[in-house]
Amino acid sequence: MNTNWARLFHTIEKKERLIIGLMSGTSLDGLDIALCNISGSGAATKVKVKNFKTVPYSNAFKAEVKAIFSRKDADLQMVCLMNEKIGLIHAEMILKVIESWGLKPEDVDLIASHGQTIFHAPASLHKLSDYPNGTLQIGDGDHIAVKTGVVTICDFRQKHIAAGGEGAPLAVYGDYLLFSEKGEDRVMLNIGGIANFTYLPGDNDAAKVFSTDVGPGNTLMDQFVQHHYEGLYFDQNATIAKAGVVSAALLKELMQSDFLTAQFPKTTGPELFNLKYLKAAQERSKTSSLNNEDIMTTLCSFTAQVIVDAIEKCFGDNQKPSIYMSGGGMHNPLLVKQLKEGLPNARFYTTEDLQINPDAKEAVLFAVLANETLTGTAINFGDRAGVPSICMGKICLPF
Ligand SMILES: Nc1ncnc2c1ncn2[C@@H]1O[C@H](COP(=O)(O)OP(=O)(O)OP(=O)(O)O)[C@@H](O)[C@H]1O
Ligand SMILES: CC(=O)N[C@H]1[C@@H]2OC[C@@H](O2)[C@@H](O)[C@@H]1O[C@H](C)C(=O)O
Repeated sequence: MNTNWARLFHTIEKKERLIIGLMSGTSLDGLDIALCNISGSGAATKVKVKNFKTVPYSNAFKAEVKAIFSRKDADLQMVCLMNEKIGLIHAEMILKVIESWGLKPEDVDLIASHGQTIFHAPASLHKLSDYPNGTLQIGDGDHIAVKTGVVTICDFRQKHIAAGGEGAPLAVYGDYLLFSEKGEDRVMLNIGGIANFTYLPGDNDAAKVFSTDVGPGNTLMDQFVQHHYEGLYFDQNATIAKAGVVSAALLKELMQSDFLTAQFPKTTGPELFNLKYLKAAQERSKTSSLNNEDIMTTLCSFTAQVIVDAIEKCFGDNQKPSIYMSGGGMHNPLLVKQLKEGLPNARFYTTEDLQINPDAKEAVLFAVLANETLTGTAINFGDRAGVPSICMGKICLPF
């Protein structure tokens, strides 16, 4: 037998697997690396996060990724080369981090790599009638497997599209397994570049759960700061946004998007929510001369309003959902204040309250998905296009 397979069978039979989950999201801030001990599969999955680190991208590397990120005019040669380069750089980051944790690559059973999304094009966004939903994550898994010597599972999103989904959000596949709780209506709210949530009703009915993007998380605020404040990457602790006032006229126009009124589940990205989107809303609302602080305050309110509206759609007036936050946006005090004011019936927590570091949550998700690739059977979510019942991921072997 090919020794790769012998190793894989051994991994499958182990009681506990040491899996590295990787996520590098739309904020392009760095690579999240979560070292997870995972036992069981399906509803019996148990995860312990043993270690976590975000390895920041250098400014030069950020610029290289940005040059091909969510741009229709990206240079095809650079897309090709960055596919290899991102794989190699991620592998180097993993090797350094596991060494700093006192581990050798052979101690690790699997790497689960999300890759870098460089374009997300659900049909609702590209509107080309002869084309399916599309999404592209690069940072080739074979490069990671060969350089680290660890079996790598990658490219999770294509199966989702092949089976009728939009390729995102995949959070439901991990959230349902790890966080469903009978008797508690839960919302797992991740505020990354794009905000999304998983709805986990207290009756634990798999046929009702879903996850959906809701609109911008930090992406519009981040893009605005990066464009207008040299040297700043984001509005730390909302210092800029706290100094302004909301423009009701701009906020009203920002809320005018077909995406925001479309049914759940749905997905989006910076391909829609970008500075062009803001400029168009400013032109329509005649607020083009607004100062930067007021724009940032308004963008923060827009982000909060979109999340509040989406969560309200899932619950009646008498329900008191528990919202478990994760992602960088939960560190933005103004955004969180506005969410709490907008959803007075809800109880707010973070995934820390469920023993998962909120900054690590998405990387952990991919470790769980890789565990399912090897040991799971597809969860039955019923016959729903947006939540296909599948296991995902492609297996890359080190030799
Ligand atoms: N202290 C803070 N104050 C304000 N905003 C913060 C703070 N810390 C993090 N953020 C926001 O969180 C962002 C990073 O979020 P995160 O790492 O969850 O994004 P991501 O994983 O790239 O996103 P996605 O989930 O869309 O893939 C930063 O760019 C910033 O906007
Ligand atoms: C195409 C893509 O990379 N989408 C990401 C992005 O970041 C947040 C949101 O947009 C979500 O849809 C998704 O990631 C998470 C991990 C998901 O699939 O659940």
